[in-house]
Amino acid sequence: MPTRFDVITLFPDLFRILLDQGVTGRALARGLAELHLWNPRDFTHDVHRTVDDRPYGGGPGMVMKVEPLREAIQAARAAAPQSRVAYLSPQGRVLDQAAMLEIAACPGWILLAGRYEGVDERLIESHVDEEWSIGDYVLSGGELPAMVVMDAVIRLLPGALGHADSARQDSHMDGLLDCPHYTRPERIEEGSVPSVLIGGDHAAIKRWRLRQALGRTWQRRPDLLKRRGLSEAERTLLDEFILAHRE
Ligand SMILES: CN1CCN(C(=O)c2nonc2N)CC1
Repeated sequence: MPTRFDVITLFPDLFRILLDQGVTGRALARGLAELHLWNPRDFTHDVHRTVDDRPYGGGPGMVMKVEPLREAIQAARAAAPQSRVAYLSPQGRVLDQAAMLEIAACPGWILLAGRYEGVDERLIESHVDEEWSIGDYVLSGGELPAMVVMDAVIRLLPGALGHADSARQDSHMDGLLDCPHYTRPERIEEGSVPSVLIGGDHAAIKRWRLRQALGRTWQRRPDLLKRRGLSEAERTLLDEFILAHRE
């Protein structure tokens, strides 16, 4: 059963980037996921196809009107009755990898990509199930956040990646940052590849990669390590990393 994404957006052409290439392009072409686009302007009934208006109470910018969004959401819900509605905004739950796993477990999502100053609060209160943020900064619209969510989720779908292990070894999988990566040539002016990776001892390589992941997480994101906790074996590997990197 493909994971279905219905995106409500004034700029559907922006989503070509997901369709044309890469992991998302292949997954969509193979039917692992589906993407349907709904433009609120197609749900207007006035000659100017009005989707926004001035904010009550004054202030800068424009606010997206309820009616076109309501009708677009209703059309998407009719086409995707199992999907929940999520609005991308800085006021939402900040998403991490664990959240992406939760999102990937659902059959489908109707993603509302807002523009301008945002959408009329009555639309959110009446028609939106969840509100998500991709981080504490302000963007020009919800399209890039919607694409970020779709990219992160699609690569988690079974069969989406060339090598099933890739997803599990991605950064932030298993709650750790990724280990360093190297490729040919072995020796260049910038340095040489760590010898353990050349040796072919797969158990040693696995230990080295986990030790590096633990050490880099300890160095760069101690908050992640605190949240995750460590097994006895992982504690030993981290101690080895700290000993080898002490000043
Ligand atoms: C109305 N529009 C304002 C800008 N915006 C965001 O900054 C955003 N969305 O999701 N995470 C974010 N950060 C999307 C919605």
